[in-house]
Amino acid sequence: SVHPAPLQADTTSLYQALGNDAGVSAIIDGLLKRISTDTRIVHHFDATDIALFRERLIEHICWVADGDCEYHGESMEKTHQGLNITQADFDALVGHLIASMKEQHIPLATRNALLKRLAPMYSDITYH
Ligand code: HEM
Repeated sequence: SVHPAPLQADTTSLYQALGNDAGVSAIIDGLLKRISTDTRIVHHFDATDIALFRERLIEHICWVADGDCEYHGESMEKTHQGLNITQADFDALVGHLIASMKEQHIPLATRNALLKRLAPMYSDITYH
């Protein structure tokens, strides 16, 4: 029989469920590794300082997941403005994020909790 894994206990933040600093850093490293070999989207990052981008992404996910950190970057709207990011680009990146979370053994409920918080950023990130 199927016993669904319990959802997070109320006392556990999403950030903790993602594995805190070490877990989130590993997820972002897996994401960056996948972006770097994806010819559909890697050109968007030609002019990007990847080390700084990595730090900002880690801070941003920490902040989004109620971790105890400050995000020092720009808004999603401002930072992606003029980059001509399409819906397909967005879906490709999110696919890599999911794959990276799976590689880190993040359970489905936790993966979906993070995706649910990122999904509303879609309209600020893509161009229309
Ligand atoms: C859920 C989706 C996404 C999130 C949460 C996200 C988050 C971020 C963050 C936090 C930064 C750093 C901002 C700063 O340094 O001030 C950033 C920068 C950037 N993002 Fe995204 N992003 C997303 C989707 C995408 C997609 C789909 C692309 C293109 C395929 C993209 C391309 C970029 C680029 C090129 C930069 C760096 C701009 C620069 O060089 O300064 N992002 N993003």
